[in-house]
Amino acid sequence: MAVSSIKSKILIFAVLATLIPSAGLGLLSFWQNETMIADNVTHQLRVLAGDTRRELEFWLKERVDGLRTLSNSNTVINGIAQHNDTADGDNALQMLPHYLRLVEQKLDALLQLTVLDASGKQVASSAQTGAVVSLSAPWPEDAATKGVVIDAPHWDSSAHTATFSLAVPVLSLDDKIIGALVAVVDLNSVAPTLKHRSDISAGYVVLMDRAGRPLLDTLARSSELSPLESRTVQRLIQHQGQPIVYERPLTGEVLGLADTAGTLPLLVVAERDRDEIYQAWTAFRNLFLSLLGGLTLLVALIGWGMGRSIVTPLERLTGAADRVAAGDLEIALPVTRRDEIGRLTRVFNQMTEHLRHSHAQVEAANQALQQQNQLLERLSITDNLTGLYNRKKLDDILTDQLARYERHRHPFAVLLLDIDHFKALNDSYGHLAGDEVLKSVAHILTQSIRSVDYAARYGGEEFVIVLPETNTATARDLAERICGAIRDKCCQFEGQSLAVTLSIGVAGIRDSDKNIEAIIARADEVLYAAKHAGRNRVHCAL
Ligand SMILES: Nc1nc2c(ncn2[C@@H]2O[C@H](COP(=O)(O)OP(=O)(O)OP(=O)(O)O)[C@@H](O)[C@H]2O)c(=O)[nH]1
Repeated sequence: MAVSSIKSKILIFAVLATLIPSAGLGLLSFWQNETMIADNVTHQLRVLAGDTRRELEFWLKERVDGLRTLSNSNTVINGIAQHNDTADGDNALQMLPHYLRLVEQKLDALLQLTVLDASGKQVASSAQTGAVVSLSAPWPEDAATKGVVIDAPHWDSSAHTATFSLAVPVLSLDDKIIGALVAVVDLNSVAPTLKHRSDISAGYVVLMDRAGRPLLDTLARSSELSPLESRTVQRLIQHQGQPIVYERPLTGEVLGLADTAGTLPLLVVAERDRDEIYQAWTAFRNLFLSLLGGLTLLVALIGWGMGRSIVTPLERLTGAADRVAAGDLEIALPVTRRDEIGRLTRVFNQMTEHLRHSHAQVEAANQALQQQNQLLERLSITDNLTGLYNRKKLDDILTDQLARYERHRHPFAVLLLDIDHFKALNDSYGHLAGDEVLKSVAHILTQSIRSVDYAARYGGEEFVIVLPETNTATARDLAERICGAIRDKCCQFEGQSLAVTLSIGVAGIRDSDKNIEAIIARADEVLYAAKHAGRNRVHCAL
């Protein structure tokens, strides 16, 4: 189907008229929806990250408060004092490990409790294995200014969880730092709280160290999650509070937003799976695209049908017009529609009918003219009285025969016939009788010759017969037969038999005959001789 055809144009218009507004509005709407979804998700992730930070702060504060309370216990203070030899008896020091184990079991989230003296040397620990806990060098200053020293959480592969150290100073009764109480805290113990927070929000939280290593994840995948690429961690830190899209190993594409964890040197990342965020949007988009495709197909079909309903009758009209142009006027198209095309078909039929009518009139006029022409032509070459060829036509016939003879040596012969004593006949019976005799002679001449021969009235009571392809002897035989037939059959007038005879001069063509007058002259010569010899006879030029 050519693009320039009406059918294609209607089809293209219908498809574009459907696609452009639908797709335009659809895209605008999807773009708005996508923006709204992105805004909503950003807001939710910010809320989730903020809630997580607050929960962590609260959870940490509880742990610190518990540790502080413990650091004020007499057992701990006395234990350190005995360790420093500033108190009597060694009962408190001996009881301290046992006391720490008891407390560790009672306090949630503690993996180990250790008491250090002011120089950082271990006094006692709840650990059975004698694991050593140390604090960073400026801890007494930190403890004095902040009241607590917190190490960066890290993944403890032996404990299969993320842990961090929490240290509070142990003060003597006169408020001097005599040591520190250090707890190894299981970060995973905050997971239920964070999970609850995640569950009521649409998303999940991953706590990561600054290197991007996941330490806790509310979907409980921490041990499975691989660290994020450092580039991604940098982006998260740089665009803190802003959502970014990145690939999380084993999980796929996620939308994540980073926040600080407050006191804990951690990165809180609130995440949602990108597929899940746009699941409904994608499903709706696919439904829209399917509907749009279906609608476009339907419109294309309707457009094609409409184009066909216009073009098919137009093609029929064009075909009919072609036939009319070729001269076929016997066409009448069926008018089945009431629209413009139906009207056009009706007008076409009327036009064809009109043409047919005019054509018939022209045909009739032509025929009449042709008949007139034929009549005129016949009249111009025939003699009125006898119906034989006239003198003018005779000249043409003889000229033609002479040319054929000169070109192809086709012989021909000429008979010059003259009614005997015709004047006397006219005088005796009247001019009308003479006319009847002329007609009777002409009739007998016509009957006597072949269809290829010519009989003409030469003038008055003289006739000429031209015999193509005939030699002089054959011509003479015919002349004799004609002579006899005239003598025997001619002629009746008003009940009387008129005695009519002919004298005939016969001449065959010769090379010396350079014109038609020459052969006529020779025939006339022998005719004259026949007359003088007594008439009613044939003389032949030798
Ligand atoms: N009825 C009638 N007579 C005609 C016609 N044309 C010529 N004639 C007459 O034919 C006659 C010819 O006469 P002539 O030439 O003397 O010849 P003829 O009387 O036949 O004598 P020969 O030829 O010598 O036998 C004349 O009287 C003409 O008037 C015609 O159309 N009708």
